[in-house]
Amino acid sequence: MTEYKLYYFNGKGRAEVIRLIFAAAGQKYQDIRFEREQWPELKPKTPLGNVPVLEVVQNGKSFKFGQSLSIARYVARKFSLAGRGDEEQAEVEMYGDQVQDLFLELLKIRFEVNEARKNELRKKFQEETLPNSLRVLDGKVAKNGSGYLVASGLTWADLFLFYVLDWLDRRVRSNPRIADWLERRPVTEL
Ligand SMILES: N[C@@H](CCC(=O)N[C@@H](CS)C(=O)NCC(=O)O)C(=O)O
Repeated sequence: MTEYKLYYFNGKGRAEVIRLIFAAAGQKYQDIRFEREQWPELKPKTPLGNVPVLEVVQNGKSFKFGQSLSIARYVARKFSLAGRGDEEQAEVEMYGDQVQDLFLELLKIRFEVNEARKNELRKKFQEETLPNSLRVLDGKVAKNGSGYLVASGLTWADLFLFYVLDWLDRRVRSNPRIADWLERRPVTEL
């Protein structure tokens, strides 16, 4: 039996896409989370000095590796969430990398400390980067008929896109007036 152990801080960050892939695959794994104070001791034990790290234990042997998207691709391949055939897999990689570009922009905005620069980055993201990317990705979903980015069905690129859109959604949800309305509005089916 193969055991999977995912190491990351106690947050979504760069590990969440991997957790979503495990969840979609219905695959058990250990979701090992630690606090900032534990990091200095753990850092030297990681292959690249950063996390996420996935440990795969098989036949008594342990294999550990890092880089969130390398892990995402590996797990997706194992559990048939990477697309079918070389060409479709290449397409999935392309969408996954495109979503990564969006994700890295979001991280840049999130961690920018200069307020003026932060607003500038946010404006460009909202007015250019995001709509341009979504136009392409949405168009692809509409065209191929599966309801997902590629014709064969759900892949890690969809899960990654879902995570990034969920991040944006949460920003809107946490607006106090929107949060208040969501709390008060009547519950209806649609
Ligand atoms: N490109 C890497 C970046 C990894 C990375 O920067 N991880 C951060 C957490 S999100 C980290 O380990 N920071 C602590 C450190 O570098 O000491 C990936 O996608 O996994």
